[in-house]
Amino acid sequence: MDHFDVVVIGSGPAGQKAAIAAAKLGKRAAIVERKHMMGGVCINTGTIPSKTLREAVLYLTGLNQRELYGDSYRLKSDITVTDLAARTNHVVSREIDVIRHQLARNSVMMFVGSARFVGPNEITVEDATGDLKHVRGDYFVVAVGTRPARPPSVDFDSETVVDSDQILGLDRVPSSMVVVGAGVIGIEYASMFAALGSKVTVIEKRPTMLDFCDREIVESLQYQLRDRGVTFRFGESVKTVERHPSGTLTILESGKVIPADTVLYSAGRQGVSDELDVEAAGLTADSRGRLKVDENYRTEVEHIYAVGDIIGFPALAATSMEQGRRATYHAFGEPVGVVNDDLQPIGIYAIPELSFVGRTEDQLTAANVPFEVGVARYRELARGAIIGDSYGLLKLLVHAEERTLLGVHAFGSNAAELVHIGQTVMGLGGTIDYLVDAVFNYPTLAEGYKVAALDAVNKMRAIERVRTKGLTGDLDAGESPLP
Ligand SMILES: NC(=O)c1ccc[n+]([C@@H]2O[C@H](COP(=O)([O-])OP(=O)(O)OC[C@H]3O[C@@H](n4cnc5c(N)ncnc54)[C@H](O)[C@@H]3O)[C@@H](O)[C@H]2O)c1
Repeated sequence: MDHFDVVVIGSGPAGQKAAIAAAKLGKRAAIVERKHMMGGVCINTGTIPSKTLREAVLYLTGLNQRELYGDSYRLKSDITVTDLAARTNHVVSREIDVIRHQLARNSVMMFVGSARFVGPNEITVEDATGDLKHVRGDYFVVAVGTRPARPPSVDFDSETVVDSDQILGLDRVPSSMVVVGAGVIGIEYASMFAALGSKVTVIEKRPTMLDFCDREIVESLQYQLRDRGVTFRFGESVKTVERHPSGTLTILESGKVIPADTVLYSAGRQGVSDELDVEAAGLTADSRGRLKVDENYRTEVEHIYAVGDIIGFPALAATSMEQGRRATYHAFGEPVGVVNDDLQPIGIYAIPELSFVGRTEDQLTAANVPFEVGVARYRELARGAIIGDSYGLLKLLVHAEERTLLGVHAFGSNAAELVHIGQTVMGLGGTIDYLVDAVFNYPTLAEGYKVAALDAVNKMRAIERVRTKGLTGDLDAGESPLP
């Protein structure tokens, strides 16, 4: 029987990094993955295809160029799924090759099949022919991820009523689409299909969406999506989804019925621990199939770690990769730095995209932290005018006394790249004064950092002036108390 220092189950971002980190530490590492799922959900049905699809949508529809060259600016007037799939498939297969090579180069042993625990130190791997291999390990890293939740009240058929795995297999651009759930997945696809011309209705049972993001930015996103014909129905819960020969009917708890060509059901995901027989290893999953871990990603069984979406929030590829590395380092006694949750960036690839790092205004207010807000609007930046992005913004939240950066919130072109400048300043404990004094390339969106920093500093200065001289007090000639 094969025996390894560490056996990693799942080859998504978390599993890959766990296995490669172990190999780099000179350990014998194995990774188990199902046939056709090398790279996990991220590469096959999640992040990579959906972000590639987004780029294809932006390019083929000419959406970003329409503001500059008029509405007729489209690469294709009739975009087909074949146009979109060609690019997506190319990128997915390239990324799978990259992972294969990385694992092979690092001598990580690859087992293809479905893993199941048969004891705390042993799994079986069943391949497509039903053949069983027994594999033992000193340590295990469970990185099996999640699958879309599929309630029995929803009549999935992979063609007209689909989940987020199946949506990439659609054979047409639907004329109308109901998106159930305004989570990250729902909003990303709602914005893509709206850009392609589908009439999209988003149904969300909560009164608002993306509650963990900046409120002003979420409102701007909703405004942009409404402008593209998206209808939002907040505070409405979906009861059932039915299929009919001419399309679908989404029936709400309120009794309302919404017809549409296609339904995307994206109302959460479920951990796939059930397929792994975790109980045989002494593990217990919660009602959503997730595993509980400590701060070192160790489960209740000392030599078994769990990383990635299977441990729940934030369920992001970027975080998962880091969790994988940390779990392995911990298992083999390698030192790792402290995780700073405040520096974890979030990127939501809606059209337009939004991204942030650090805390929101709501969180700072709730925690009684004194802060000031500095804003740069893309329309004030030369680069914003050049690229035709008039709605984007960069918002900095600054500690009103210590002048440190507490949060960076970006909306619009390149938002997900842009936040990393602020993330670095935050990570190094820099103050707003660094951004005021820094010189940025011109014309860039990065320059927004200086504009927003100056905005915050001017506001803080004005408050200080009012504090010392009063609103109508002894101001110098021509001096205004307000910025
Ligand atoms: N770019 C990214 O960062 C990215 C992209 C994709 C997915 N993800 C991650 O994947 C995970 C899953 O995302 P998701 O969007 O599927 O789930 P989610 O849990 O984030 O959102 C699901 C939404 O559906 C709503 N909902 C549930 N049942 C409903 C019903 N019956 N009727 C109406 N609304 C209902 C919920 O209130 C919730 O807002 C998340 O952790 C997310 O962060 C991240």
